[in-house]
Amino acid sequence: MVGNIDIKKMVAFEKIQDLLVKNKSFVLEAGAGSGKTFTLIQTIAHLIAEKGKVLSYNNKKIVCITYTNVARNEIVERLEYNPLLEISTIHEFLWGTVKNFQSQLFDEICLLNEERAVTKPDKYLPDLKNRVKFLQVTYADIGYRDFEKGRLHHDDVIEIAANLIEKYPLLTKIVVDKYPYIFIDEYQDTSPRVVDALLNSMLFIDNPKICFGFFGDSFQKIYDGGVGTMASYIDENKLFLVEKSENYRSSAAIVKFLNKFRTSLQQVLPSERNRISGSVSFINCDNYPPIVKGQNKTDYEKSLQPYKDANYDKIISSLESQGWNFGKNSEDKILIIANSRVAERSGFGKLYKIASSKYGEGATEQIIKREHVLIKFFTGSVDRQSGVERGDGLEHLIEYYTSGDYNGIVSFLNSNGSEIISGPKANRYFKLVKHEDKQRIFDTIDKLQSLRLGSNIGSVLDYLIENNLLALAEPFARYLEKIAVLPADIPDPDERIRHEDNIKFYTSVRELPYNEIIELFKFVKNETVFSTKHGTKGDQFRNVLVIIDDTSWKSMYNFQNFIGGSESIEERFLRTRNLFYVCSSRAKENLVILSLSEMGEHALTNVQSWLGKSNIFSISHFR
Ligand SMILES: Nc1ncnc2c1ncn2[C@@H]1O[C@H](COP(=O)(O)OP(=O)(O)OP(=O)(O)O)[C@@H](O)[C@H]1O
Repeated sequence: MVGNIDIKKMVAFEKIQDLLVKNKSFVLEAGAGSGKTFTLIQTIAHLIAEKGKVLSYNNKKIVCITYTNVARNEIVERLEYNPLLEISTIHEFLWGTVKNFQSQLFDEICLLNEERAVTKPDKYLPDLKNRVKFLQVTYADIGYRDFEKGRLHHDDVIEIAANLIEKYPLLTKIVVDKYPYIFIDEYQDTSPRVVDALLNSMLFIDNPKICFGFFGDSFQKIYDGGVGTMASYIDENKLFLVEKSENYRSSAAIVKFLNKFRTSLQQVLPSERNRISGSVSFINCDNYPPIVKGQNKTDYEKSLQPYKDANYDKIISSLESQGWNFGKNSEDKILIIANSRVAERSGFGKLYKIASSKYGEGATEQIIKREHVLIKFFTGSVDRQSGVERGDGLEHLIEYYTSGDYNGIVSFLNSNGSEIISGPKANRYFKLVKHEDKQRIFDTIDKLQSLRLGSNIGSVLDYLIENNLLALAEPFARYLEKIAVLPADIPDPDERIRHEDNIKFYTSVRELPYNEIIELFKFVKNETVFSTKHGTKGDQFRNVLVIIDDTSWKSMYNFQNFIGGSESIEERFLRTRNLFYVCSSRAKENLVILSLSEMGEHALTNVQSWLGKSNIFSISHFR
């Protein structure tokens, strides 16, 4: 009960309206396909209608924190660019609130430096406070960390802003005074450190008072850095729980399936909609030869690869014969945990293989998540915590160029062009006015185009450096400097071996056809028939084939344990469950789950209880 109203009887939006009147903070917990963004927009629109005049008169704003550009654009457009609303990422918002508190920022950077000088003495020099008198503390979205110059990295902004919010009530009061309403989209991916600071410090400022609205889904937390669930804050009565149970996306069969393993939030089909029944089936690959006596497990698993490929091909042709369409930009999709098979099938298998031999399972981070500086340079980087694309790679420039997006080229070069192209960083805002400048840049990109299509990665890189088209981000410039050092000049033998290994990686990547980068870029942009978990949230497709395989990423995921209810490692359980939920809930009509690793009896019994016997197939059923 809130006041004398039983909020359980109201629909989600009515509950939110009621809580807003009472200035109570809340969490909208809503499953897949429930239209969370729509409810967020509805909430803000309602607030503007009810309180807009008062807010505007008192010079106050509503903040909406969102991670994806798609959501951001949708919100801005639907709310007609209302000036009462500020939309930002969590980093922009936090930095905006603390950046003027320079002396406190200086104290914090010094404290952080001392902590890290103990744990990472090779990267941080102690005693920053006594060595420098005062530093202007700065942060730029694509910048790198250098405490000696007062530069913060993305992750430091989170930590330092959270510390300041907790330590300085005056700062917190200023924020609350300016922003009486803060709404956070996809709350599950917000850092727990930030949520803690907001809810333990800001929420308790009494006059003025703040109201938070967290919108999201605990089952869709797929980035490791996120808070995941708000249950503890709900238990402590800091937040009121509002649940939304409609699923506007999926067919009856899929909603029924999702409800089987998400018993805490039972979804319903909106009554006014005439829904197709759809289907869900599970295929178990139980046709593998047994392990040979004395054979080690890794060799055995490797030896199964050709059988797995054949099983995979069999299912693809069977689905195609039933009318599924796996062409480019098709309405049907294969969702799969990123691994070498996806890389091979997507056309960047050689690149992935080189990375695997150096980084093992970490190849996913380096290549698919584009954390390696060399890869980032070509394909652009992505915010590790939120998955937001930064659009700062060579391939982004090429996209603007091939689509004739002149403004895109200019704004890309403004942020990422070299100083020769775009002028010194300090007064960057250039326009391509002179015809000869335009011609020079377009000629350079033209030549680049032909190199991209016919040469190797090294040639493209050398050409870019020679022609000084793009600025080399400082971490990349340092990487290239380090690679250029001769191994013979490194005295420490262990370090020399590591260095040789890095050179080997670099030279092998350089020798690959540039096409591998092009294909990787298509893959991360979700333009292929495959999708990895990081491209799937918010997406929806007509039919979805989800492929699971417990022989990949064993420490991260285990589907047999999850389905069988026998997982003992909580983190792995949550990661697997959430990935399975996100992937399965993308389908609008039909869902097929193909288990390339054989499921044991216990897991199969559970799947049967979820889906019924008639929807479970052995691979031998397919010819
Ligand atoms: N009130 C509504 N009436 C009809 N259709 C709706 C409504 N709300 C959302 N939809 C439609 O349902 C589908 C799913 O909505 P949306 O993607 O916004 O959900 P979501 O909660 O963000 O899902 P997810 O978290 O799974 O990405 C979309 O096609 C959307 O247009």
